[in-house]
Amino acid sequence: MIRFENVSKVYARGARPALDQVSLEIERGEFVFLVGSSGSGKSTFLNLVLRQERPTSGQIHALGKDLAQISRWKVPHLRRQIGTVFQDFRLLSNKSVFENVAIAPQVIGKPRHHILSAVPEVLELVGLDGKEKRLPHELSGGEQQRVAIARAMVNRPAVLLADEPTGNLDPTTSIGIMRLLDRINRTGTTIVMATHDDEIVDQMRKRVVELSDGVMVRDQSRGVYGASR
Ligand SMILES: Nc1ncnc2c1ncn2[C@@H]1O[C@H](COP(=O)(O)OP(=O)(O)OP(=O)(O)O)[C@@H](O)[C@H]1O
Repeated sequence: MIRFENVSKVYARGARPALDQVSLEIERGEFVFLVGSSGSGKSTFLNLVLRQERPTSGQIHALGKDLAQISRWKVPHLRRQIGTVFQDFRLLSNKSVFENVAIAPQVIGKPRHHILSAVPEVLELVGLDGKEKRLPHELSGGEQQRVAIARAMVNRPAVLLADEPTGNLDPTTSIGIMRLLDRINRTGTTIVMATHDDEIVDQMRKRVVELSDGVMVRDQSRGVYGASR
């Protein structure tokens, strides 16, 4: 599903690599935590998968494609198959829950009848049925993140990339979000989640990939946040 072969990323000439010779393979249906201290390269990894950044050296395959071979005009097609969720939700503040989610199928030209069935279906999946008309500020943080997850999932992507999705949420709300992500993963969606949240990583016991100064220092199945525990 995602394969990195000796991938390095150097942003500025002379700077130390943000990613340094990283090789790993993520299979379809896996749930992978990317951990490591601030600046260790987690976001860089996710941005490379989205082709928001390009590697300085090495090869990246995602969804069966060599990302170096994808022409610029085909990048939106790649990104359509990858849902994204961020720490800061990134909702449109003047649009309702329904509209925030409907944007994703609208921009790829899905017909109205499809949107009218797909949006309520995904809102039910994330536990927000009945809240379609609310504006983001009328929702709790956890509910706002559920809207963002619904928007990421409404086009049924094969992969969901989540960058610190619980970073702005309290522990109890975070557990609810993780239950939802786990449920989404069990329906077959591959999930890669960058996080600093040690409690969540320790509870979920999924594959853990640890970066340190851009180097992959650990790849552990059913892992914990800190290797020494
Ligand atoms: N667009 C950029 N231009 C220059 N340097 C960058 C850029 N993006 C990231 N970096 C640098 O690359 C390194 C890795 O950053 P990255 O954002 O991938 O780390 P991270 O593990 O996601 O950190 P955090 O947990 O704080 O989000 C850092 O040294 C950072 O300063």
